[in-house]
Amino acid sequence: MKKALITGVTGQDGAYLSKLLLEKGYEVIGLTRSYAAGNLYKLEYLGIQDSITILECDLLDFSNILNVITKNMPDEIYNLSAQSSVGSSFDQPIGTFQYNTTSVLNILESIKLVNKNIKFYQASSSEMYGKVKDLPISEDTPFHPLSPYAVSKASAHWLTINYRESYSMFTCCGILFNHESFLRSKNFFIKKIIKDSIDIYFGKKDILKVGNIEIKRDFGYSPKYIEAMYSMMQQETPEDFVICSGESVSLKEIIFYVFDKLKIEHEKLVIDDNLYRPTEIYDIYGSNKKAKEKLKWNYDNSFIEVLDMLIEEELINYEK
Ligand SMILES: C[C@H]1O[C@H](OP(=O)(O)OP(=O)(O)OC[C@H]2O[C@@H](n3cnc4c(=O)[nH]c(N)nc43)[C@H](O)[C@@H]2O)[C@@H](O)[C@@H](O)C1=O
Repeated sequence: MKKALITGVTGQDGAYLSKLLLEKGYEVIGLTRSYAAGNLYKLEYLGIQDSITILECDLLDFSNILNVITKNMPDEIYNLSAQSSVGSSFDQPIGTFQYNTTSVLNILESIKLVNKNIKFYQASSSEMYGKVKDLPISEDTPFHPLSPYAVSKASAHWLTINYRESYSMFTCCGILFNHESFLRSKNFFIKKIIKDSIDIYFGKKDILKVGNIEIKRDFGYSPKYIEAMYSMMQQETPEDFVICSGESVSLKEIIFYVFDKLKIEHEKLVIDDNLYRPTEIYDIYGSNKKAKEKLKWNYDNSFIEVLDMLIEEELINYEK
């Protein structure tokens, strides 16, 4: 039985990846910074909280992660833990940078010391590309990060590659574009607009307040993106892959699509300058050609189809 260790197991991707690996017959060990009640609701939602072992681990504490790896000796480590909010990173640049880089270095260094055969997956981000000149983005596009979050992810990305090149370790980076699901936290755009719109629909809220929506993004569906993470770790040789839908959709159009579906007047949308970020990526989309060819990864969902699914799941689970 293969053993996988997943950091950030209580997040959206951690929960879906745990489910996928359990279905593939893995023993799954999930790491969380704090084993507080309420933290596990995403795993509970998928009905897998009792099928995985959850351990507390502070990834900033080298001795902590070194011990966890030594004791559990996993075959694969998926590093999904991060301060993942781009918006918050402008208010917490130091904490974001320290966490998102030191945690990765601590895991890589532990693998190097304990057992170099342990495979490592790093959750890289399309945010690393930032101010792009040419679209679509591919694995060869240069980085120009536009937020402390993006800079931290670019550093972690290069650390991961450096351990591969310096020590012949199996390390790979999945460069994921925005990916959504019912389990996305409410501080992210898609979950927020669906949840708030349904609140408006049921008379619990009056308006939807958002920041800059003169923006286009390449959005996809998290449970499908997770499959690509797994496939990357099963390759003969480790490589990095862009995972995306291949097209960008306007944020404004997404909001009005949700509003129209729920019969909400467009006047209920309010733009709040306080929610603007100091810098923005105005349009970004990638090419998933390499992932489709080498990983045999299939992704053909339009984001409107994904939105329909998410609205339905939110309505089914809505507590009135
Ligand atoms: C790939 C990348 O994907 C995610 O980062 P993100 O793109 O920042 O995600 P988001 O859902 O917060 O923003 C999407 C867009 O929507 C704009 N926007 C407008 N108005 C609001 C608003 O009211 N709230 C939010 N959250 N965003 C808003 C916002 O300015 C941005 O342009 C993370 O998973 C990250 O970890 C990651 O790696």
